[in-house]
Amino acid sequence: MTDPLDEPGYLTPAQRLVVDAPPDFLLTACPGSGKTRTAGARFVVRAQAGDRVAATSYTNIGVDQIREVISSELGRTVGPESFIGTVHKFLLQYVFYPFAHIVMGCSSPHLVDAENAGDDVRLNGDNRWRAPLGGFRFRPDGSLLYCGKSLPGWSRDQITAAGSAEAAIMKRRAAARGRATFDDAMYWSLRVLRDVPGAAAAVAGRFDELLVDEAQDTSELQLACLTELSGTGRLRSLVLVGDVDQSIYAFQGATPQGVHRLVADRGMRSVPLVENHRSSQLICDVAVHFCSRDQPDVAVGEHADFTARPEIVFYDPAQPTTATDHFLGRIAALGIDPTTTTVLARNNALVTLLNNQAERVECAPRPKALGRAVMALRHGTAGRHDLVAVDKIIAYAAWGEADSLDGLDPEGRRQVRNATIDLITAAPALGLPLQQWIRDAAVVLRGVASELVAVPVRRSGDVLRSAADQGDVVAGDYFTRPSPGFAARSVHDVKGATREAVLVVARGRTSPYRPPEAETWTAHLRGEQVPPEHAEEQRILYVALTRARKYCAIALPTNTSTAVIDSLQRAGFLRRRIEGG
Ligand SMILES: Nc1ncnc2c1ncn2[C@@H]1O[C@H](COP(=O)(O)OP(=O)(O)OP(=O)(O)O)[C@@H](O)[C@H]1O
Repeated sequence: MTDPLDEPGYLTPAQRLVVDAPPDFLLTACPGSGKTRTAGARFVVRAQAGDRVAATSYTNIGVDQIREVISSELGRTVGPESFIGTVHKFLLQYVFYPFAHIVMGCSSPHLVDAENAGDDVRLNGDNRWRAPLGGFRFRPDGSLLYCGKSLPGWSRDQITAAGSAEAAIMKRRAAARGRATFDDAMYWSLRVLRDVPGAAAAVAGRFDELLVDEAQDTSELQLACLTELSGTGRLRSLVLVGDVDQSIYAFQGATPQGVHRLVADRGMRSVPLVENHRSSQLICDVAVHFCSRDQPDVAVGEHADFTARPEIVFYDPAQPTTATDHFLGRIAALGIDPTTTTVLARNNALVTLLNNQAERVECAPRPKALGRAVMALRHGTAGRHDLVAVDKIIAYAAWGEADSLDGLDPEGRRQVRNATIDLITAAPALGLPLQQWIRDAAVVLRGVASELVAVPVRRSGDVLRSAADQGDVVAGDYFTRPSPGFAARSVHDVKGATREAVLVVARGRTSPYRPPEAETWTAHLRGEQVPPEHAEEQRILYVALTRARKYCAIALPTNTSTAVIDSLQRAGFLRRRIEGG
């Protein structure tokens, strides 16, 4: 069988140049430019040349995609001298677990959920006002910033000022007992790299190349860690891959400027990829109005000449699901299979409404993942993703972290997978009320986790947590997946993904203080100043539109202002008149 890397069509000349480029560069890549394919190919070529390569990405989805290129497209395995995983996992594995005890002052560090970080923090020492400890995040200089859920009458800056001193004491106490949240672990890793002699050089020298995909999303603390590794002079090659226009994680401390600083400090070259293999030219032509580039990307893929114009459709704000109905009609007319499309919304409340789940109760992610896997198995539709989700629940229960799976040998993994099958097959009947189902499932979980380890680290009731208001809902009804084509999702969920068609549903006005989403998205088109927090909203729209190969549309509430509609039309969207719209 020929190696895909030798086939002329697999990589374009521009992509091949990136694969073979000398060390140390920033790859700036437009949406659909094949940066994941290029990164995967570079990994393979460097590894084949004998280099030890660490390929990281900000999200698990990003990591899965690089793995997919390496193993499915290029048919390679990843040897133990190399690494593929999130930046977070990289820092945990090579910095936090081996060294953090030194800076935390504990015997062995472990991770805790942000919700279980510790007691609430009193604001200004006043017992009546409390903020969750997990909501305070370390900055690289050791100060704290409140990023948690809002409190009535308090801005986040006020909570930071009123709670940071006490939160700092509590976090240091927790550290002395070995406890750190996911986010704190990045701070303690940074402290290791800065303060533990030789640690940064040892980690930097462990690999010949460190490749960071989705670099624009790397958090402030992670970027500071990369800067420390770079500063040792032992990191032979750093390759940052990203697109600042797709930076949508500012709320987790990501700063596109931070990437540019690192690039400048290290004197890295910038290499661009500007051909879009995903979308039609018509989609590229509208998308350019929502990014910082002034020229549209050049569509070169299979659907470059697809003739469906991006459109505006309208929906009744009292019934957002009408947006989905219009979309269904359009894609049927275009001959697009609905299961290859997606409906996106910025806001989770709107996602819920679009999925017709408004009346439904809340359910924590782990019991939901288990329930869906049980449901899928009973319908014969369970996929790898369902089983992996349950593997992670079991690993979390047994060893305290879902990530422990990665440290297991093949036999250990086989045992976990057997436990997964046991848990799914022995799960309670789906006709039970949801709350009862979760409680009974927790009992089964305790049994299977104790088969793996004598004393599971987590209480099964904490792993699978039920809630008081779940009693009225039948578990089976709750876990039924909405039909795959029309499960609305948040834009963050589909980052890096490709769909045949995309509908982005804009939320109308929900408060006197917050403009309707479409107004924010189009402010710059109407010549208005865009504050930084709104710039991120525009990037979110940009990410959403650029997921589409053939057709994209924006659904606006019928009461959207003419100025907004006109600005979208000027950007190239076709206004579609629909019955009743
Ligand atoms: N040289 C190529 N020839 C044909 N198809 C390609 C080529 N490179 C990439 N593609 C295809 O284009 C699509 C987008 O590629 P990929 O997911 O790697 O892009 P990306 O740059 O990571 O996108 P984004 O930044 O928008 O997430 C994929 O379907 C991929 O298989």
